[in-house]
Amino acid sequence: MTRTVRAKAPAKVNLQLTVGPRRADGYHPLVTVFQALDLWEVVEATPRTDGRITLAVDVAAGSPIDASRVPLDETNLAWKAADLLARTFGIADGVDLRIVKGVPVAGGMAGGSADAAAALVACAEAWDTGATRGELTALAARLGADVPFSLHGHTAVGMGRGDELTPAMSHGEFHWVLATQRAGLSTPDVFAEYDRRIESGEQAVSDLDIDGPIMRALMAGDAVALGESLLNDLEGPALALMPRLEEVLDAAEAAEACGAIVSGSGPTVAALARSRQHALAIAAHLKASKTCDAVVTASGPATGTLLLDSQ
Ligand SMILES: C[C@](O)(CO)[C@H](O)COP(=O)(O)OP(=O)(O)OC[C@H]1O[C@@H](n2ccc(N)nc2=O)[C@H](O)[C@@H]1O
Ligand SMILES: Nc1ncnc2c1ncn2[C@@H]1O[C@H](COP(=O)(O)OP(=O)(O)OP(=O)(O)O)[C@@H](O)[C@H]1O
Repeated sequence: MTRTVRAKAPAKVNLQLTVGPRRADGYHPLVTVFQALDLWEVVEATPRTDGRITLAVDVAAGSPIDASRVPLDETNLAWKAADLLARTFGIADGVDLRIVKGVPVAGGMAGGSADAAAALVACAEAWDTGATRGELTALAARLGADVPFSLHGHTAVGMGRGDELTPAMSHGEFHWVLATQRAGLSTPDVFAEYDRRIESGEQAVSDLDIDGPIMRALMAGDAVALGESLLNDLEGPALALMPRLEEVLDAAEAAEACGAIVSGSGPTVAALARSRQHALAIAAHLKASKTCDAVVTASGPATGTLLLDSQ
């Protein structure tokens, strides 16, 4: 009997994103601190016997996410993940994949990477590959720089392309407000703008060090100190490509957020609150500011990719 296996994977925010100069392979060396948030992508995998992969995409009920920009072909990261897993483990079966999106598309929150991670876990189980966590992590790194963290979750330092992870200590729960834009920003475009700014001297190259104040604020569970320490070398490039984001950051400051930052390559702005209550107040202020298209609250650190029920 065919069974459907489901897995869910979290969104992320980068608390620190320090970028070094472009390497010969086009990638940039990073030091980043990831925190997983409790916004989830769910992937369902139902095996088929003809070797084909099919894909459908839905949006979580009540979510403002626009799924129309998600590709439905072999360029989708969930598709790539299923295909890579099948080739690695010599699986001749195919799979019907269904993604239920809960993370904004092209928002700098690793929604596509979460789909890849959830597809790896769901297909590994549905096809009964016996793949270990280590084997899935190695495949994740081949799919994209953010995919290993989508599997891992919690709080972690990422080095290399961002895919060499070390778990980080963190205490308590942090409350976030995420201000999203209907238009996305392309990650390669934001890195290319970073390169242009470095070449022109508009932006200096940072030292690739783990930020002490961020690590201390995480260990203390101190949202005020963490908010003051948030760092993102891609924020200047993202603001240059989407100047409206400056107004979102100003609105978050006016709402007395502990701190606010462009998430990863943007354009989502993540504002840190002192409490759940404070997050709701900031969310109301950001909505009223009309500087963004949607506002959601989330908390972290959340777990990594989890297998859900099978039917
Ligand atoms: C901005 C971040 O989200 C921060 O976590 C990541 O660095 C991006 O991770 P990602 O979207 O999984 O990235 P990939 O799919 O591997 O790469 C997309 C593109 O981003 C750029 N890229 C990505 C990671 C990295 N360390 N250096 C880069 O220059 C490259 O142009 C690459 O072609
Ligand atoms: N499963 C997927 N979900 C969303 N986008 C996908 C997916 N697979 C491929 N894409 C393509 O990748 C682009 C970036 O999507 P995604 O939502 O992962 O961006 P992101 O959150 O900014 O990523 P990151 O933070 O990892 O840089 C989309 O515009 C889309 O064309």
